[in-house]
Order: sequence, then C-alpha cells, then structure tokens
Amino acid sequence: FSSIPQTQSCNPSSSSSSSSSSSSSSSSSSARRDAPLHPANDTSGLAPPPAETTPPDTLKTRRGVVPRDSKARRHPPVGGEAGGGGGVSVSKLQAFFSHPLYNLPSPAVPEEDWLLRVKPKAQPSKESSLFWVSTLQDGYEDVQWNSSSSSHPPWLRFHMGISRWELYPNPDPNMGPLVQQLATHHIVSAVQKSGGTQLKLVMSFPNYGQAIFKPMKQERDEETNFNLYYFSDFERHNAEIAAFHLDRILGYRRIPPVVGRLVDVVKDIKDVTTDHKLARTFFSSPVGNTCFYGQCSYYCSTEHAVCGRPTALEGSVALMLPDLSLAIRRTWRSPWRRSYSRSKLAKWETEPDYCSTVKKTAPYDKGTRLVDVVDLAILDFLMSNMDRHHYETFEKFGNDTFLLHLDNGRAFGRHSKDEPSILAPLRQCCRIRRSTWLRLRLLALPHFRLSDVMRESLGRDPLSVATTPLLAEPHLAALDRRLTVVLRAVNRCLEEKGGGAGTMGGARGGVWDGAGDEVVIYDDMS
Ligand SMILES: Nc1ncnc2c1ncn2[C@@H]1O[C@H](COP(=O)(O)OP(=O)(O)OP(=O)(O)O)[C@@H](O)[C@H]1O
Ligand SMILES: [Mn+2]
Repeated sequence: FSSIPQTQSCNPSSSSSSSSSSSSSSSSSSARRDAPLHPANDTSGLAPPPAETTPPDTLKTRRGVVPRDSKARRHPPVGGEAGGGGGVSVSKLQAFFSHPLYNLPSPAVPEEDWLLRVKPKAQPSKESSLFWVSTLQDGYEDVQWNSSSSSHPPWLRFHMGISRWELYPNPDPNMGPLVQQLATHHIVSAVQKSGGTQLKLVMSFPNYGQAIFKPMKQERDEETNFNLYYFSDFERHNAEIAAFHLDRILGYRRIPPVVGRLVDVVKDIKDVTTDHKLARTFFSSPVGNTCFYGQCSYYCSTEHAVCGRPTALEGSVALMLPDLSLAIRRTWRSPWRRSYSRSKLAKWETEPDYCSTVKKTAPYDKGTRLVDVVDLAILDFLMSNMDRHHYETFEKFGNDTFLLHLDNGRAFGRHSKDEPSILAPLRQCCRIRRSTWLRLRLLALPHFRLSDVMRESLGRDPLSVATTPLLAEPHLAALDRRLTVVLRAVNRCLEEKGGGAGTMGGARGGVWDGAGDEVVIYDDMS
C-alpha cells in the first residue's frame, strides 16, 4: 500500500523515467514537470502512523536537535566512515575531520529544510505502525519499515538525512554501513540508465536500495590523450570515486557516496537483467572475455564494449538520489559552460568583465549561488574536470540550497598539466566562502596536506583495499600543486581589491550593495 516499491522499482521503463535529461538548458525538463509535487505534498509511502503513536524519529536527531557540542560530533566513529578498515591511531584524515572547521556549529535544521519528511497519514489504518511492507519479490528482502529510522536500511537513512545545505552530515555514523552495502550487497537487478552519453547501469539491492554503476573504461595510470578535446574524453570510474572523497575532504558534502566494486559481468549483470536491449549486447571477445556495450547515443558499440576479465569488471557504484517522483531536481546551465565546439569560444573566455554581468543576474545576484559555483570551480580545478556544463539542485529548496556535484567521470584525466580556465569563476568574480578558504588553507599545511588526506581517504575504499590505489601518485601530487594555485588566486584577489580578509567584513546573508561588490571573502561563518 505504498509507493516506495514503485519509485524504487527496477524495471527498465521506470528507471529510465527516473533519469533526468541534462540537455535542457535552465529549467526542469518535462519529465520533471510531470512528476508529482514535492514530497511534502505527496501521498507516497513515506507517510508514518498518526503522530501520537509515532516514536521520536531518531534520524532527525542526527542533525539539529542534538546539542551541537555533543561529543559524538567531535569524534567520528571508530572504524573509518569511508568504509574499509582504516586505523584510528595516527590518522591525518581523522584529525582533519575532527578539526573545528569541519564541525562548525550550525543551528537546528528546521523541518522544511529536510528534503524528505515523514508525513502523518490522513487515514490511519489498522496496521498503522507499519508504513511499508514489501510483497516478496525474487531476490528482495522481506522488509518491514516503520517511521523509526532504526528500521530503515542505510540508503533510506541517507535519503532522509538530505537537507537544504548538504547531502549528509559530518560525522555521519550512517556512512560506514552505507558504503559497506554499496560495495558488497548482492545485486538483484541491473538495467541500463538512460540519459547522458555514456553507458551506465542502475543496480538494485535486496533492501530496495539502488545505485548507478559506471564501468572501468580506462586504466588508472593512463593519461588522457592530449589531442582529445574534453568533450571526447572517456569517463573514468575512479574519477567518480575520487571526486566523492575530494568533495568530502573539501567539506562540501555535495556528491552522493561512490565506492569502487568488482562485479561479475555474468552473475551480477547478464543473469539478473530484465533489460532486453542490454541483454542483447552481450558477447564473448576473441580471448574469451565476456563483454557488453548496451545502447546509448555515443559510445555504445562493439568498438566501445566493456569487457570482464574474463568476467570480473571494475566499476564505480554511486548511491542513487531519491527518485524524481519524491524529490524533483532542477538542472541549471553553468554560466562558465564551455562551448563544446572545437572552434568557438564561450562568452566568459573573451569578456574580461563577464562576472559583473553574472553577479547582476538571478540567481547569482543573491544568496550563496555565486560562491557555490566558485566552490564547484575549485573542486573541478583541483581534479581538472572541464566537463561541468550543468549542475543540479533540489527544486524544493528554491534558490537557497547547495549544488549537487554530479557526473565527475571526466575528472583526473591529466596530472602533468593544470587547466587554469577552470578557475575562471574564482578569478573573474574574486569571491570565495570564508569556510572554503580556511579549509583550503588547512589542507595546504604540511601537517595535513591534501594529497596525504586524499591518499588515506581513498585507501579506505573497498576497491583500493583489494587492488591498486585508486589514484596514481602523480594525480595526488597534482592536487597539492593545484591547491597552491587556488590559494594564490585568492591572494591576488585580496591584493587587487585591497585590504586583508579580516578587515573586510564580508558579505552577509547574500545581500551585497555597491561596497559589497568588492568583497572577496564571503562570510558564511558568523
Ligand atoms: N547518484 C545519482 N542519483 C540519481 N541520479 C543521478 C546520479 N548521478 C547522476 N544522476 C543523473 O543521471 C544523469 C546522467 O548521469 P551522468 O551525468 O553521470 O552520466 P553521463 O553519461 O556522464 O552524462 P553526460 O554524458 O551527459 O555527461 C545526470 O544528469 C543526473 O541527473
Ligand atoms: Mn558525463
């Protein structure tokens, strides 16, 4: 009697309807418009029993209600949140995440700032203490969830923990179990995910969790061919994984968890797929490996097949965000989008004063949107991702919300070269969040050092525990080099605009007047 099974369904048609087209320019696609209104109004299975019988929702105490100074916040749980083993003794990563800059006091999350919420049922029924019971399907668990988060699987806890400003908190006791399940849970179904240009699959787990699988297409130590344009570059599964770690280390928490995983092309995909179009593309290669190529607009042909060795295939597994029927997303064209042509330049590449126009244009004229784009540009510059044409937000939160940093497959292609143009938003606008700037400076200290923290974090990924490091050393070294470039760019802004950051006051609450236009450091901390 609920809709979770439908929205988490694994048949190909429903999966494709859950994909959002990224080709639309700056508004919701028609698919999104067709979707029911946002969850606060929906009649989905997230409805709990009547209020008086509802046990306190422990989930909502994860952020907000619990006193901010509680010990739990300062000391991440033992065992490594990023999964895998990970010692606790002299961990730079742990010291880093325990730093006050990662544990900034924040006010309680107001009810309307949760993406999803449990809505009391209008008509309480006899079985009102259970709001969802599965009808047993092949391979799926017989689950009984109620409104208490302790009955929820990690993927659902994650969804319920998404707020206006971040996907998950720090520390996040749910991250360890979630990562563990993504990496090991039995795959009951795999269908092709439509949308985008490259082959990817939606995988389903016995507890109705879902993830996006991107197969390995390029060896990890291979550098992208210098004659390839960014838009012809292959996507890299390890870039998706590394981007999740980097985003988290930067303190953003705007990328859904991604883990590495070795799957069996036959047992985990071919044997369990209900996607006939996908099933038809399996073949055996001349050396006896099992391969498939799927159906997509660009790279789905025998020449671009993905092959197991002989059936083992490495890939990235990213947790699926809540279905679009529960949480509509809006796609925005990046103001610093590249031209995606070999000969044309984009406006921002030729107009030196481009940012002053952007600053006057909604939604960049108010709130945090501009510094959010700068945050994203910094992430992209560090990992050398030139392929950030669009970004997404949750429609429910309007313009005052974080940006989802999805699709990072074209990052970490080159380590020997930096791409200064990716930093254009920072250089041209000369504005950065104070908290971001301070964390970047922390990561530049020899005591922490970005490359060290990244190496340790990636080392906890289940795949890197089992095989070779997810990022080759030259890529890690490039991170340190690029970090100094970012900090130098901020310093230049401070010099040009005059005055030190401390004395500038900063723009507050997103309203800046004439004087505010000169502000480099956007004060998000006071
Ligand atoms: N973790 C996720 N959960 C839900 N939806 C996602 C997730 N990651 C990506 N998507 C959606 O799927 C679409 C396609 O994914 P992605 O951009 O990673 O694939 P792609 O093949 O690289 O696309 P493109 O070729 O357009 O760059 C995205 O636009 C996004 O809306
Ligand atoms: Mn892509």
